[in-house]
Parts: sequence; C-alpha cells; structure tokens
Amino acid sequence: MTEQSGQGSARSQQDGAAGAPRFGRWSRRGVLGLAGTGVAGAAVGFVAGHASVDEAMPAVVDPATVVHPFHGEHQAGITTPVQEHLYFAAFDVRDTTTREDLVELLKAWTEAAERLTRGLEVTEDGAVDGPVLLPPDDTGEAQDMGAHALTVTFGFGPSLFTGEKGKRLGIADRRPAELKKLPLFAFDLLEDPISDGDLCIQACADDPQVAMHAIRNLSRIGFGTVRVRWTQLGFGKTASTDRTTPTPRNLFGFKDGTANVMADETAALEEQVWVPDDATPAWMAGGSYMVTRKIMMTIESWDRASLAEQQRVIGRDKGEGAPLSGGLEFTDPVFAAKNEDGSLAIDVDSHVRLAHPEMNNGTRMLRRGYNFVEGNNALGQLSAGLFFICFQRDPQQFIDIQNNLRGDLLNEYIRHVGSALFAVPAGTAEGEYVGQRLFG
Ligand SMILES: C=CC1=C(C)c2cc3[nH]c(cc4nc(cc5[nH]c(cc1n2)c(C)c5CCC(=O)O)C(CCC(=O)O)=C4C)c(C)c3C=C
Ligand SMILES: [Fe+2]
Repeated sequence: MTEQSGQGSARSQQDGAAGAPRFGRWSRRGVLGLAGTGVAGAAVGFVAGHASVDEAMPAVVDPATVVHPFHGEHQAGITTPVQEHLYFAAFDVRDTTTREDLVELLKAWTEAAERLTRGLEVTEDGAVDGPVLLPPDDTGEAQDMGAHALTVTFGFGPSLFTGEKGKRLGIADRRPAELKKLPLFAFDLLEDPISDGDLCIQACADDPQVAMHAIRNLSRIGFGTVRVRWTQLGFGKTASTDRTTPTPRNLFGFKDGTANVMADETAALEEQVWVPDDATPAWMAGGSYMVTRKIMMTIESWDRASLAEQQRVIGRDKGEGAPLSGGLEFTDPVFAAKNEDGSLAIDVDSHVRLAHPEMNNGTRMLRRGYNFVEGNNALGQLSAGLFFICFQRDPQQFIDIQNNLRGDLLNEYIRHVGSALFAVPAGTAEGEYVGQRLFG
C-alpha cells in the first residue's frame, strides 16, 4: 500500500477519520502476529515510506481509520488494495424519472459517498443530530465505526442509454459503442433478475457493516428515482492488487489473484485497464469497463476430486500456488514444460493456460472478485461461488478471454448465473459529481 498505488496512500491512512482512536507503536512481534490482517496491511505502507531500519518499525494504524480518498483521477475501488468485504448493488431507473431527477441523484450520491468514505454519516445531521420529529438522514448502524477503507465505485449500464429510457434521459447518443449487453457464452445459465442494470454501486470495505451501511443509505437516497434490481454480498476477496498482502484464496482453496494486474503496474494499467484520453465518447476517458459475473461453484463435486485432479484443472499447485511447470507462486508458467513421462506439466485445457495472456494475444484484466455463500440449496448442497469482477479498458478483453475458456476444465465445476457490464467513468475532482462529464 504505497503512495504509488494512488487511492491507498500511507498518508491518507495517517490522516484517517477525525477523532477515531489510533493505536501507538507496537512491537515487531506484535505486528508480525497480525500478518494477513488489515492491520498488518496498513502497516506496510508505513514501512515503504520510511528509510532507516529503526524508523521502519511500523506505527500500526487502527483499521477503522484507513481512508481512501473519494476524489481522484480514477474512481477508488479499482486499483485500491482489495478490501475484505463487498456489498454490490445494481439499480434500474424508474419509468417516471427525468434527466433532472437523475442528475440530482448523482449529485446527492457523490456528496454522500464522499462523506461515507471519510467515515462520516451521509449528512451532518446524520442519525441523531436532526429534528426529532423527522426520520434521521442516516440509518445509524455505522456511527463511530470509522471508514474501514471504504470505497464506493459507480457505473452506468448499457440499458441506461437505450430505448425510451435513453431518449427520456437525453443520453441516447452518448453510449460508448463498447457498452452493450454481454453476449451469451457457452455454458451460461443466466438469470435475468440477477443480471444487468442501469446503474451500479460497488462498496468495498474491511468491515461488512460499513459496506452494508453505504449501500443501504445510498439506496435510500435513491428511493423514488431508482429501484434496486439485484445485490450481491461478498465476504472474502479473491484477488489482490498489491504485492504487500498475501494472495487470498477462493472457495476451491486455491490462491487467486497471483497473476493479476497490480496497482503498481503503471504501463499495464494504461494498456489494459484505463480508457485512453482520446476515447470516444470523451466522457469515458480515464474510466474503465467493469464486468460482473455471478459464478456458482459446485463445491461438493470439487471436494470429491483428487488433489491431482484439482491441480490439473487449475494448472497450479494448491499449497504454494506455483505453476505446475515448477518454481514458486510468482514464477511464470512454462506451457511447453513436460513431466518425466513426457506429458505436458500444465494441461492444455487448464484454467490458467486458457486464461493466460500468451493464449489471448497479450490480453489481461484487473480482477477484483469476492467469495460468497448463500446457505444451502434444496439438496443440502452449499449455495456458494465467486462473484467475479474485472476491470478492463474494453469489454472485448473479457469477451475474448471468456470465449477462450470454452474448453476450460474448470467448467465442470462452475456455472455462470449472473452477468453485467458497466461503464465506470473516471474519478471526480472536488466539486464535481459522478457522471458530470456524461450529463454536463
Ligand atoms: C473470463 C475471465 C475469468 C473468469 C470468469 C474466471 C473464473 C474463475 N477463476 C478461478 C480461479 C483462478 N483463476 C486464476 C487465474 C486467472 N483467471 C483469469 C480469468 C478468469 N477467471 C485470469 C485472466 C487469470 C490469470 C491467468 C494468468 O495470467 O496466469 C487462478 C490462478 C491464480 C491467479 O493468477 O489468479 C485461479 C486459482 C475460479 C475458481 C473461477 C470461477 C469460479
Ligand atoms: Fe480465473
């Protein structure tokens, strides 16, 4: 978590939410004992910013005080170090909503989101300082909790621009050509009520209640203008965007995010993630396209597969996360490498081979997905999976890789049930509202 990573600087953590408690310096042993927690992650930023060994002893920050600035060149929640919890919501604009109504909502959402990411309530009156005879402005469940690294990221779906709605909102001619419903892929079993949407908000935080509070209150502000179409909770990240935190694991038990585009890969971000400055339409310059896929994982079948089979399917080993061609987690896979018996070390249909840039004309994406568990189904099986989120400068990158995964061995154990694409505009400057370059 360095200054380089943009949204998540050590300084912003130090500045923290005003008045929130802060721990003093801890012993090295105490700090190392927290490895893998948000506390240790926050501490790394301090190490990076200091020169001498003595000073390198990290002053550990209360995770509640970690603040990622809302305003910036790009929206927070893309390259920001991936937080532990997700609450995602897709909305549809109501049939009665006018362009003016929507602009008012985007202004209100911007103001509220900016406050929330500082660990504040949606307005100054908040939950308890307003008139007692009126419902409070803020629902109150995150009072005194702090920011917990909350980021709030907004996106616009293709359906906002098309048909009668696009005309009514006056943006029918402002839809980027790339922003269209994703095609149906082999094996897709998509359910309409948990797919697509006119607008989306991705809230990520290191505390689940903080993420939930953000979506609850932003939805409440939208009442009468938009309605919630679908939501998704995620409890464990399945990707990282920084090299300082250990790679997390998905529900199949494998490290996920090893070969992700990292926040410090400036050239790769320009080439693969950010929409270029000369984009058409211009309002998308500096933005990105977000794909979400709700992927069910048949956990019980996977758990009955042998370790060798599980590793063959992924193409990496389950413990270290190293490619089956050898080395350690971050060693590049060698797809021509052979076992002693002459067979290929990495199966031609393994997930990592088919998803690798070498098999996709150099195409990459920034992944930011989360695990989810929604109880058990009628057969008593875990209703669980991976809410896959990825960012790219052009949705075609996702489409090409997903098409290349047609023969993926993993397909036997997963099922895509939800799908959406959103245009995520660039970040806002202070005083600007999200979508101003689209509606302004
Ligand atoms: C279309 C894009 C992708 C989907 C959908 C997808 C689903 C999915 N992936 C895993 C588990 C792993 N994926 C890994 C790597 C990996 N996956 C994709 C893309 C999609 N995955 C890419 C681009 C990559 C990187 C490939 C590379 O450059 O080497 C890995 C290995 C570790 C890592 O690099 O992250 C695992 C494990 C699951 C379980 C899943 C659906 C449920
Ligand atoms: Fe993958």
